Amino acid sequence: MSDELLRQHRDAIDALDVEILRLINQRAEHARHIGEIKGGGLVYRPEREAQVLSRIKGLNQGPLPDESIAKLFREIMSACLSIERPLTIAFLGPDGTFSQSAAIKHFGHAAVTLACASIDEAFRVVEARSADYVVAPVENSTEGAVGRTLDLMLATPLSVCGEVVLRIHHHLLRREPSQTGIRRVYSHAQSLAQCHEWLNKNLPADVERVSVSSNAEAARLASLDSDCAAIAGDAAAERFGLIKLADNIEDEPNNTTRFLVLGYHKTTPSGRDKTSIVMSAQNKPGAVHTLLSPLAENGVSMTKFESRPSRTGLWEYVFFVDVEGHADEAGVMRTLDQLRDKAAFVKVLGAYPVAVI
Ligand SMILES: O=C(O)C(=O)C[C@]1(C(=O)O)C=C[C@@H](O)C=C1
Repeated sequence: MSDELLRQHRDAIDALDVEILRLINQRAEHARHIGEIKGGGLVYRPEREAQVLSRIKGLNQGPLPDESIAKLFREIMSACLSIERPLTIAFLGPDGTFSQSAAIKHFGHAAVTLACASIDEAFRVVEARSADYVVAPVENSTEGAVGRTLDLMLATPLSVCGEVVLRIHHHLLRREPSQTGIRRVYSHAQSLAQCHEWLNKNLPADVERVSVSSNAEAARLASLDSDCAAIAGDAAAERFGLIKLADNIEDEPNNTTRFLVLGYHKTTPSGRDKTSIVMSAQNKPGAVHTLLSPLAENGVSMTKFESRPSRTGLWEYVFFVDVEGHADEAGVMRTLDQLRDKAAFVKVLGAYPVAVI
């Protein structure tokens, strides 16, 4: 390419950047006015954000892929929201965990993330109104349900107002640029399990596998000792300045974790929603069938069914069910009314937009 052609394209980009800058600030002005109308209360509107992102993806004609465009608009909305009022999002810390990556994926980089020592503490700070929302892992495609989050959802006054689906990539990380001489590998127990086959094939059998409270903690420990390595993600590698010796070492190629967003907030329908419910059956034959029959009768599709010991009686269970549709829509509303008649206990955990990015 000639210098002249290069210069022409760069001039065109400079001119477009001026226009983009003007338009983004014009958009932010509207958000500021919307913030004034809302009066500083509930500024975050998940249903509106889902609609904005879906619409933009639908309008996109490339060459940038829909995912890249959605990420850019995610950040624009995040910045616009922060001039209405910056949000604080609690997550299972320390900095660099997948929970923090999920919080940033959902709320963008303008949100303030607050690292908590446990999932319990992350719920507690939001319940005490010291943070606006909590982002908590609820299920992993390889390892199944995150029991602690399910247990906390049973009792919390918070409602689910969003979901985040995060592709989980694990890497072997170390201070030194080589795999030789590793004595110990740190990671969260779930991540060690998700990389079990890779570890068997690629590291000597006498390398000790040590489970710690989070992947970011594993990366921190590996950053202190050159004989040790960690299994963790990109954010932790960056946070603790570690070298990636092997990337994407998870055994399951589609390893994905689903997170829920909870706050003192009920959302209105976005047009493409889910409702999460927890219920318990009366302890008699056919009880689960009785619980599920209202779904079939009303043509409501179930996207998840998870049972968990109720902790109140031996061999009694609660059932976590996700259905398509919003709790304020007729079909789901009728289903919930029928369930309230049939189940020993029903709690609507929240209705929220299906993840868009
Ligand atoms: O529409 C609103 O209620 C806004 O505050 C604007 C906006 C946006 O930037 O589009 C920002 C934050 C909300 O969560 C949703 C949308």
